[in-house]
Amino acid sequence: MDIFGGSIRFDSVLNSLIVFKDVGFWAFDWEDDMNRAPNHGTVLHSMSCATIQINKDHNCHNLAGKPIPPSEMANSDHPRLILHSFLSPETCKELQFIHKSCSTIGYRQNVFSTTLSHLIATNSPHLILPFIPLREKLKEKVEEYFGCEYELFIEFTGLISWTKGASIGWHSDDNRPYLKQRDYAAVCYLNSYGVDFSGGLFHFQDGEPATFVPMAGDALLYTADSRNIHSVDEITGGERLTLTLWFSRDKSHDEDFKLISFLTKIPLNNPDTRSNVCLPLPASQNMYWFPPEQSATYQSGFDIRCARLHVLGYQLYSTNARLLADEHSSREFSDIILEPLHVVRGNDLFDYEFANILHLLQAVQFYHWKSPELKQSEVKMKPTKIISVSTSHQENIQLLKRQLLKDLHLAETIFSSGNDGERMEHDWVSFSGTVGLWEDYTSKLWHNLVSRLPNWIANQSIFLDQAVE
Ligand SMILES: O=C(O)CCC(=O)C(=O)O
Ligand SMILES: [Fe+2]
Repeated sequence: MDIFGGSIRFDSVLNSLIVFKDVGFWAFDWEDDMNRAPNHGTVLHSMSCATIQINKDHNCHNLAGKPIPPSEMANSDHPRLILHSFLSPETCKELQFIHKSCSTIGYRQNVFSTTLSHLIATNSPHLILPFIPLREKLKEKVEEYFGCEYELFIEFTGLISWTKGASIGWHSDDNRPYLKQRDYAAVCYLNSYGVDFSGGLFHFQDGEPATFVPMAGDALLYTADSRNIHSVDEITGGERLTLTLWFSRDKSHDEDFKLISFLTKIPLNNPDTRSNVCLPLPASQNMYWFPPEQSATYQSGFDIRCARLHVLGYQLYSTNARLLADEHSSREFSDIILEPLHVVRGNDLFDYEFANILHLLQAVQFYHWKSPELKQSEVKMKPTKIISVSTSHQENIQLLKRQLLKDLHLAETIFSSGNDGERMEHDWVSFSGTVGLWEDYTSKLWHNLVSRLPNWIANQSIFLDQAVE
């Protein structure tokens, strides 16, 4: 059936009417329509506020193609907006790489987070760069849609992941005295329901859509007040990852101000002399020990960095581990991983010394990100030596594993993906080349940061300046 020059079909699975058009998707007032058509890119959904069309440029228009006056949006009972495919698949993967190599224990049980201040504090300030254009674009969208141009400050930017058992009941995002400054929320989904995790559906208590199904690239914008009471179902498997921002009208809650003050403290001649790149420095051990309430003893639970390596099929080898006897506490083992380490897979020990656990984890996660599309011609060859794991190596590897993954089953439950592809294909030649590509990626971002920083400091604001490259 043809409508407005597009085609229309009723999707019984999604229980929604979908109109396919080249330019984007039409939206109508329609009952019960949490819906999507990820393969078509054109989805119909209803907004309680108005009948609108959202073009691929994500601007809001009515059916006559005229922009919708912001006042109309602001007057809705439940002001909210869904932007499908707001982030590209590549951006989702890059943010996933950052989170899986830098995250710490989060603010609630079974939740992990990567904040921009944490990236700066762990000697990875260059990793805030991929966030900058996204923060700008999201702030623009929120201001445009809710009609508050030039009024907002970004209060918080972070990557947040939820794993098995995590959930949140009905709430508004400003529902605590210390959260009253929050005016708007933007949640961008970096992976997909039914593919990367199960459970974790988002619900609004009132208005449409009643349920939102997280899909990689989609963004959900809503007011942080009681007009948008929402909840998230318990995650039943996998890791659900979002880029979450809150916006405030209150300048005293401007995140940029705090971040710039941290950034001014980092030495700009930073790159490590050995590899000539900025190497990450781990924060304190309790930020990486799961579950958090037992962090004082380290007698149960696991180190989240080692767990992330384990689920991808990697182990650690330390030349220092053999100095410690079995009965020593894991606390000392957590010190060992701040020192040089080797990566092991199966019976192969890769003869390259990583500076510490975060350096090693970043290299592995970078390989995980890049290897599917890696062309041999892009790989910068480094001499690779693989050592066959001996019995004494094996004791060393098992000792570290026992001490840092006390509860191996729990570690696997928390980090094993719903997606079986997690245990990826591996070859050492590509891996070795990717270590070189990781260095290139890191130093490019680092130089980019160094060239932008003076402008940020002068303006007390973090922004993209086209003139600086
Ligand atoms: O991740 C989501 O979909 C929303 C999470 C949420 O409601 C919150 O963090 O306040
Ligand atoms: Fe929320």
